[in-house]
This record gives sequence, structure tokens and C-alpha cells, in this order.
Amino acid sequence: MSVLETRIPVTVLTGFLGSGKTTLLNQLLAHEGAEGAAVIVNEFGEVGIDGQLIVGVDEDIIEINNGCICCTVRADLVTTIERLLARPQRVRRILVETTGLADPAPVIQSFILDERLRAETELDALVTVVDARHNPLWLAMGEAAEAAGGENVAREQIAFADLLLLNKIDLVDEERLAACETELRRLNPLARIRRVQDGRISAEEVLGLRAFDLKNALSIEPELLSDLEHEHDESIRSVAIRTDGDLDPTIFFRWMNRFVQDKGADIFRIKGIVPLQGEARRYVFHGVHMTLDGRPGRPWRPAEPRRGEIVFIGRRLDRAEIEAEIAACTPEQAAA
Ligand SMILES: Nc1nc2c(ncn2[C@@H]2O[C@H](COP(=O)(O)OP(=O)(O)OP(=O)(O)O)[C@@H](O)[C@H]2O)c(=O)[nH]1
Repeated sequence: MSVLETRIPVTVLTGFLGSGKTTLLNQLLAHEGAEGAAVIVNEFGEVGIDGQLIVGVDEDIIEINNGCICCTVRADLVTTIERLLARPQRVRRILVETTGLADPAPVIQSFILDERLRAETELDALVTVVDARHNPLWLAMGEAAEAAGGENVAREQIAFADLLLLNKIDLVDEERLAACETELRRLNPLARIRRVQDGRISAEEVLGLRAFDLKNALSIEPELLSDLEHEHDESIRSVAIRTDGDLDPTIFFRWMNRFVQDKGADIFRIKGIVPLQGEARRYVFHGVHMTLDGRPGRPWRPAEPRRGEIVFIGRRLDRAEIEAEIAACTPEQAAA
């Protein structure tokens, strides 16, 4: 076997907040083609929700939280992969899900500049999931950030992609889909574009593509091989709230709906797992701007404390206010 064939393929899944990366990951992991994969999930907030939402390979999900893989926890990515490489049992492939706010360039750079990663892994493809409904908004927001001296992260994620998965096609009409595709093509003339719903695509179409091309990446970011200066939009932050005990479903849903209506423009992402009164299963919900979506997940385990975790990512988030409002959604508070 040649050296190249013994290198472990790495697929980096990226895409702006809430585009459907975890949904895609779950689809992929259900396929035989993903067998023996180790999964690295990076989340922006101090509480990791995604790791809990990935099904199937409990033992091989490694979370890197509390920072973005493209900057503050970049060294953690390298050490995590080095630890995987040192395992006695060989990992067949590595899937990395970045935060929705990650700039892909520094992530790619880690695989090129780190000696061990370069020798033992092969960046197979950068796969970007695009939210067909929110993409124009994320790009416009990126342009505004760029005008203010920051980075257009949504555009970078699209530009660096080897494969673009245009997801959530059920939420927009054909005209908007076609416009979205034209925009993707403009930003990235080389990547394959596939339309998908709920991340449904076969593993063969996403894994083992051998599509990453350094020359291409360098044409987008000529500084890729030097140490990239990189800054996040500091006004975007994450607030994680923990709750102890059940929430009253009626009051909680009413609050949540009002909250996204009032604050939607500043809220990019909500993810939560909460215990609801009278419900034996964990309630899992997601929000992207003003769109909310939730359903019961797996049952609470017998010894598992009925505690909730909710993560908000956005601007102008007032932790004390959110905490107080959620605390008022308990059955005791509701009865008072
Ligand atoms: N209608 C619709 N909803 C979808 C589709 N794909 C994913 N979703 C929903 O979109 C929400 C966000 O999906 P995730 O897979 O968690 O998105 P993500 O990119 O991992 O989110 P972050 O990690 O926070 O950036 C969830 O409620 C999904 O069920 C789709 O094709 N159509």
C-alpha cells in the first residue's frame, strides 16, 4: 500500500449556523460507508448539545467546546486528532463538524501545517451545508461584517467547499432555490452542488471523494500556508442556560415563541434539550432566527437527572433576563 492509501481520510463538515450539519452527520453515520468513523464535534458555547444529538456511535464522538475550531480551540483539534492517531485500533475515517461560525481556512491549514496530521491524514473534502432559506440572510450579514472590517464567514464556507449541499429545499420555492444555486455557483464555480432535504444523501456521495485540492484552496486564500490572523465577530456570543427540573410546556412554548418573535433578528441559533412536565422523553428543539422546530427525543434514563440545557447564539443576549424568564416557566412558578 502506498503512503497515500494509508493516510486516514478526513471530511470537514461546515456550513453556517443551523444549516443542517448535525442532521447530515446523523444520516451519514447510519450508512455502512461511515463505519469505523470517529467524529469530532466543535461547538461555540460552553455547553455541547450536538454531541448528545448524534446517534449511533456514542463511543467515538469527541466534543471540543467553548470556542471555535478555527481559532481559540484550534490547537485542541490537532491534539484530538493526534490522540485518535495514537489509538491501537486504527480509525477508518475522521469526520469533523465545525461550529457554524467557523472560518474554514484555519481548519484546512491545520491539516497542511501540522507535520503529523499531514503525514497521517488526508483532507478528503470540505463539505458545506447551505440553508436554502437563510443563506441570503447569512451572506448579507457577512457582507455587513466585512464592511465593518470583519469576515464574511458564510461566504468563506461556500468558497472553500469541495461539495455544496443545498439543504432545506422543502422550505423554499423553485425560484428561490434556483437563485440560491446561481449565487453558490458565483461564489464557487468548481464545487459540485447537490440539493438535499434533511441531509439525506448517500455516504458514497459525501465520503471518500478525494476532492480537496490545495491549489484551489490557495487561489481562494493565498495566505493559507502562513499563520493566518483570524478574528471573530466579537459581538456574536453564546449564552448557555441550565435548568433544574421540569418546565411547564404551555408556558415554556409561549415564552419561546414570543422570545424569537421579539428578539429573532438578534438570535441566530437556539438549541436545547429540556424536561417537560408530564413527558417521559427529552424534548429537543432548534431555532434558526425566527424558525422554531422541536420534537420529543429519547426517553430520560432512570438515573438521569431531569435537567435542561439551552444554548443561544446571537447578539445582545442578556443572560440574566433569559435566565429569569426561563425560571418563570417551571410549574411551581406558573402556579404562584
Ligand atoms: N425543514 C427542514 N428542516 C431541516 C432540514 N435539515 C435540517 N433541518 C432542521 O434544522 C435545524 C438545525 O439542524 P442541525 O442539523 O442541528 O443544524 P447544524 O448546522 O448542525 O446547527 P449548528 O451546529 O448550530 O450550526 C433542526 O431543527 C433540523 O431538524 C431540512 O432539509 N428541512
